[in-house]
Amino acid sequence: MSDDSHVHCGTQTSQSNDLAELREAIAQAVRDVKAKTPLAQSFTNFVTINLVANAQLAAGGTAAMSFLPDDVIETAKIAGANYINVGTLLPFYKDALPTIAQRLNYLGKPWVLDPVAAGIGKTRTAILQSFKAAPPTVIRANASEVIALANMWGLLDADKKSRPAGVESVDEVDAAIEPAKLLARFLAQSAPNHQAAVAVSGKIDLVTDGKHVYRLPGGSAMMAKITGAGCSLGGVTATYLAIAEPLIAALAASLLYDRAAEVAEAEAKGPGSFQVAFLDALWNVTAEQVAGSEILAQ
Ligand SMILES: Nc1ncnc2c1ncn2[C@@H]1O[C@H](COP(=O)(O)OP(=O)(O)O)[C@@H](O)[C@H]1O
Ligand SMILES: Cc1ncsc1CCOP(=O)(O)O
Ligand SMILES: [Mg+2]
Repeated sequence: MSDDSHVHCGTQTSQSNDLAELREAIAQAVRDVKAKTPLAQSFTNFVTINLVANAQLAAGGTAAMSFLPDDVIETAKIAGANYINVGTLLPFYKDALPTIAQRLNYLGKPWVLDPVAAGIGKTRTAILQSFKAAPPTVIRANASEVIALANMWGLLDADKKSRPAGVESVDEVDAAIEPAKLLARFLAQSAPNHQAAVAVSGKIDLVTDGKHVYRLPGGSAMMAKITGAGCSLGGVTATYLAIAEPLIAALAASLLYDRAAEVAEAEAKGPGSFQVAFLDALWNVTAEQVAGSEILAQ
């Protein structure tokens, strides 16, 4: 397990105890997914849908992709958690997605949102705005998307300027700390047990439940050279959300991704072999490796 000496404020001992408990819960989540093979359902974009399902399977879960409201709602009744990703849009999504979000919340079903390309287009904006009234349990996004969503939901004092740049981030993860905390607190107001989390991905990932902020260094820059690294991280977060509370699910998925990306980078010759090696590493990285990762608490 890594050294927690970077935790250096007045309550060092209690923070170390908290981190030890966090690590145990993360390890348990990784083991539980492998033992229980939970189903997480996805309504996701058609660019990366196959990687999302394969990553969920490699992490130890099972996958089901659905798009029609009746299909999604019936599947949600047997799934442990759900995932909505707005990367590619079709005309019927504008009515279908608000309905699905409302029904998931009415049924008390936890779900993860990836607000891909937040800020681009009237249809995507209308869909993402509708989720303010029926919020997810976890948001998983890059920094630009987190800032755009917090702006869209009116959570920031002044309009924080972020230029939408398609599906890639143009902002550093640290620029999204406050928006991420505000979003997490907003989600917690209506979440089961008032527990929610926001995971911001990038060179250093950041996870918050609105109170605590955890920075997760490591991973590989090669992740930006395959499409669907972020989308599939959202899917795997839903896999963990099926068996763990939101903060633990977000941490476990982000840490598993960082460790698996490092293994894949060491083996790959380029993006093609990297994706294959990454799926193998999702399968092979152990609960102890995930839970023993460097976690910078603040
Ligand atoms: N420069 C980088 N160094 C290390 N890991 C990275 C880097 N860029 C992205 N990642 C990783 O790639 C995954 C997807 O993150 P990101 O590229 O930010 O999402 P998105 O594809 O939604 O923009 C995360 O696991 C993140 O840690
Ligand atoms: C390229 C692209 N276009 C619409 S959705 C999508 C996939 C984005 O995947 P990720 O955000 O995981 O890189
Ligand atoms: Mg993305």
